Order: sequence, then C-alpha cells, then structure tokens
Amino acid sequence: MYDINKITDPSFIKNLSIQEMQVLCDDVRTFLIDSLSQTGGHVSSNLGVVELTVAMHKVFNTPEDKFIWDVGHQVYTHKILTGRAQRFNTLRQYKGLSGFPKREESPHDCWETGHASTSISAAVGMAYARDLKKENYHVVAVIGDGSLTGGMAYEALNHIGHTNRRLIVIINDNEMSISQNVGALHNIFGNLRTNASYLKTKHRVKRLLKNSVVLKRLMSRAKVRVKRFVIGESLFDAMGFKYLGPIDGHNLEELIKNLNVAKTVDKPVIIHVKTKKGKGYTYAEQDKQGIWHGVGKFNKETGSICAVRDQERISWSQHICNILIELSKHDSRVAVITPAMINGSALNDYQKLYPDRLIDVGIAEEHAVTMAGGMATQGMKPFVSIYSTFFKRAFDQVHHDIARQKLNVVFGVDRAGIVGADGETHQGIYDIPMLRPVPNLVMMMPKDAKEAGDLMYTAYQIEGPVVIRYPRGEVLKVDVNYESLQCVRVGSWSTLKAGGDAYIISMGPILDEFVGLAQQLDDELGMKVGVINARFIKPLDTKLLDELALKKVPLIVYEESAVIGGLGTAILEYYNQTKQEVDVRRLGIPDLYVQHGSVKEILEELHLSLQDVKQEIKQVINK
Ligand SMILES: Cc1ncc(C[n+]2csc(CCOP(=O)(O)OP(=O)(O)O)c2C)c(N)n1
Ligand SMILES: CC(=O)[C@@H](O)[C@H](O)COP(=O)(O)O
Ligand SMILES: [Mg+2]
Repeated sequence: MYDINKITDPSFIKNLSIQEMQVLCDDVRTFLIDSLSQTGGHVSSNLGVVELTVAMHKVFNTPEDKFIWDVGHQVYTHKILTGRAQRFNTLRQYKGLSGFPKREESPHDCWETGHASTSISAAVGMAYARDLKKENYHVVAVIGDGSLTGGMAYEALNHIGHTNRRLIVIINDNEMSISQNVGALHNIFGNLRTNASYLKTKHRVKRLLKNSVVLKRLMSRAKVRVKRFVIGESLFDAMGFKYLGPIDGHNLEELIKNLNVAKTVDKPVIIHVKTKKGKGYTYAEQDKQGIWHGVGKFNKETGSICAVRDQERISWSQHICNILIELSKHDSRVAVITPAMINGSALNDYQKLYPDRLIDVGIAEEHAVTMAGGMATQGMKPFVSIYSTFFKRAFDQVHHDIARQKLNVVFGVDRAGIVGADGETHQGIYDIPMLRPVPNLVMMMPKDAKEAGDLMYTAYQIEGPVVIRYPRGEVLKVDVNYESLQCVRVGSWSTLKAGGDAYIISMGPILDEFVGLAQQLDDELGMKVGVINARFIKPLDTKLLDELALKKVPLIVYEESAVIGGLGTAILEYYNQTKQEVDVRRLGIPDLYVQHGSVKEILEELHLSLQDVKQEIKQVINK
C-alpha cells in the first residue's frame, strides 16, 4: 500500500518491481475514486490511463523529458506522481488545483492544454527546439483516439513524417471520445487492433528467420504482400513513423517494454495503446454515453451523481434541444451538427428522434462550420451546436465560408460566459468580440426560456447566418410549443424596467437579477434605474439608443464577456459614429485570462457581482 498523499516526485517508481507498480496503480485508482467523488472531475479518462502514466514515469525522466497531454483532462495520475495529491481536495475549485496541466503548478507540466488535438504540434515544436539546441531529451505526446479526430493532429503528423524528428506519440485508444468515437480514420485503429495476432506472428517469424539469409529474402517479398493483404498499408507506416502496437494499456510489463523500445528509435514513433475508459470503476466502465467523462460529486458506492437540480429548471442546452426538436417537426430543413459534444450539449433526445439529422463530426469545429455551409447551399438550414470556447477554432470558416456567402446557418453557442471548473481554456467570453465584426451576421442572446424559443424561431426566418448564445447553467422550464413561438423584430431590444436616473443594459439570464437590483435602488434610495434587454448584440437597437441619448443619463453596460470588443464597445462605437455624447460605463471581463472557480467567485474577483454593479450605479448617479 502506498500513501498517495506522501508522493513528492516520480523518481521512486524507478526502483519498483512490476508487482509493486501494480499495487501503486491500484492505490492511485482508489485515491482517484475517493477524491473525485468529493470534488467531481474527469473521472473516466483518468481511470483509463493510470498504468500508462505510471509506466511513462518509470521509463522517462520528467521534467528533463517532456510529456504533452492532449486535452489534458487525463492528467490526474501525472499530477499525483509529481507531488500534487495533497491538493486534490481543491481540484477545479477557486484558487485550487487546475483540472488541466499547468506550468506554474509544476516543472513536470511542460505544456498547457484544455482544447483537443494540439499535443502533436507542440511536441514537434519541442523536438525541433531540442535538435536545434543540440540537446538530448525525449518528447512524448499522449493523444486520445477522440482527439485524433481533430484536423490539427493530422497536420502535425504529416509534418513530422516529413521532418523525421525523433519523438514519441502515444495513441490512447479507448474507442471513445466523450461518448462513442466517430470517423472513418477511427477504423484504421480497428484494422490495427484486429491484426494484433498478425503482428505477433510477424515477430515470431522474424525471430526464426534471423539466421537464414536466403529464406529471409524470399519471406520478405511474401511478407510485404501478406502485410498489404492483411492490414493494408497502415497510415502511420506510410507517414514515416515506426508503429508499435497495439499494446494492452493496462499491462505494465508490455507498456514498459514498448516505451523502452521507443526510446531507442531514431525517428518518430507511434505507440498504439489500448485502454478501457473508466477502468476499475464499473459505472464508468459501462458508460457509453459519456456521463462519467466529466461529473460533479458522486456517491462512489451507488454511482449516483449528486446533481442538485431544481425540478422546475433544466439546462440551457436541454432547452435548446427541446426547441430544436419542435422546430424540426415543422421544418425539414433543420439538421443539427455537433463537434463531439452530444452529451455536453444535451442532444441525446434529438439523436433518438432524428438519428439521421443529428450529425456528430468528431472534434472538428472547423469542418462542422464549413460543412454546415455546404448543407445550406443545398437548401438546408443547419444548426451548429458549438461551445463558445471551441468556436474560436472556426473563426475563418465563419467569415470565409458562411457569412461572406450569406448562408443560412444557425450557430448555437453553448457555454457562453464564465463556465466554472474548467477555467481558463474553456471560458465562453470571446465569441462576442470574435463575431461582432463579421458582416451579414445576426447575433442574439435570450434572457429566458420563452425568449429562447422566440429567438430560435426568428433565427429560422432570417436570411443569412445567425448566432444564438446561451450559458452553461439552468433555466426555468417552459413547454415548447411551435404554435406559440413568435417572431422578434431583428435588432429590437426590450425595456424591462423604465428609469430616469440611469439604465443598465445587458443580455441573458442575469437581466432578471438586474430588474430586482434596480427595484432595490428605487426603494432604498429613491433612484429610478431602468433595465434594458439587449437581446440582439448585432444589430444594435439604434432607435432605442438614440432615445436613451436624449435622456442624458448614464448607461451601465454589463456583460459576462470580454469587455474589449463587446456590447459596451459596440454602443460606444455607435455613439461615436453618430456624434452623440453619452456617459457609457462598460462592465465586463478585463484583459486577462480567467481562472477556474464557481461563477459567483469569479464574478466577485473581477468586481462584476451584483454588489459591484450596485456600487457603480450609486457612484455614477451621485457624481
Ligand atoms: C477543440 C475541442 N473540442 C472539444 C473538446 C471537448 N472534449 C474534451 S475531451 C473530448 C474527448 C476526447 O477524447 P479522447 O481524446 O479520446 O480522450 P478520452 O476522453 O477518450 O480519454 C472532447 C470532445 C475539447 N476539449 N477541445
Ligand atoms: C475537457 C473538456 O473539454 C470537456 O470535457 C469539458 O470539460 C466539458 O465541459 P462541460 O462540463 O461544460 O460539458
Ligand atoms: Mg478516447
């Protein structure tokens, strides 16, 4: 038994026997299940790579050797072995241990991730730097089969084959992305997997032939043909890699043997490792939907996930899915595209009802967007469901392929705003500045479930691309009924509360709280504070802005989004263009990356809490 909390660095593994390492793996698993049941986190991916991580630390020496974890959501064992177990009770919490690799946390973390498919490019960069500086360490990228559906990974593989740099790419193949993996290239693994016995035979024959030159020559010709016949030319061989595998990723002996071989090869190596996502925890092992991919606290005995959910509320993603189902019943042009986020974006019900109209393209945001454009040219009106943070990947596609051609694509931008535990890499705070300058594009955000239905309905009446953004949290449920959906005039805002001394302009679900706050200010201080729902971020309601300018009162524009280039900036730009002098105060996320923590903690840290807004209004009015 190991005291996991006492591990300070991975060097002790060097002296362990296979049996001792197996005990260590079991202890790490027990620690992970205990700890994650209290904090939540990426359970299944981490349970799947315990042996792999221990074996990597046995064979290599970090921080001299470099480990690059794709996505980085499977890095918990690495964190434990590098002395961070004691901080696991703070995992993904405010000021606590990050859920991803973080360079400032440890010298053993040499590269930060959160988004998929970047690891191989970073590894090539490090390998180049090493060779140019005439240094001699190993660079090891670990990438999952899901992350290998991302185009960037192929760009890097293609480049490595050309440069022939010495580096190791470990493919962690568990046949799962968040939920079941997709894609034709994924079948290459299928080929390689089913031909494991062929590879074993090949090695045996090789040993037998070692001493017979003539036989060797004859067999070599036959072997090439047999190989082609049996497995086809593997993509990896063709790309200039030495391929090792498939290897049982839970067998320490096999892992260590192959990692040691890889170390000696003077060209790029792919090690294909087969693992079981959720290994060692039955509930997670059996999960095909991706429920155990990332979870909150759970009861480790019963496997029940402790989601505190008010019966009256549903997630925004689920509500959008319900609307899509209703729209799809009445409009056969609607189809839904998701880049590997069926579960996160709550599209399971849609998939059940419309299996042909729900298209999972894998982790391929750029492809998702351009493909939607292709569909739109043929009369469809696809809905691309995409997390705000991952949408950043498809900026050029939105311009070049969609907006320029004024194509009818609706983008559902999920997780808009502060996302909480995932932190820096996942905050949904850049979609507004990214998309505001895109011509021909309409952008909106509903304040509640009813308005979401109306705006979605409106999106399907508009010609050209439309973006509808919604946050990670929950919304008060309303039934979605096609007949009751109403069209909203494009660019029209609504006044939720009239005011005389100041106005709050904002968007999304926080507006209800602002109405309460404004009422409080009226009651406490006799101020008259108005609240405006800027449900269209583009185009602006210029008629209402002109009316507000005439009132000569301060406008407080609040957005849970980057302040640079945001709604407040758009309003300032408008007043500047029209030469109207208005006191516009912008409250939004400043020019920095926002860490993990609850939404409340983050907003307080950034001085964006309701209390802060109240203070600002008081100050502005008393000025
Ligand atoms: C660009 C991007 N798109 C989507 C995601 C969301 N995401 C995180 S992990 C994951 C699945 C990764 O699958 P794989 O690499 O096979 O790792 P596994 O979870 O199976 O261990 C997805 C889709 C992401 N992190 N980055
Ligand atoms: C690592 C990753 O990108 C996803 O697993 C992400 O953590 C999901 O976030 P949600 O929990 O908001 O779906
Ligand atoms: Mg996988």
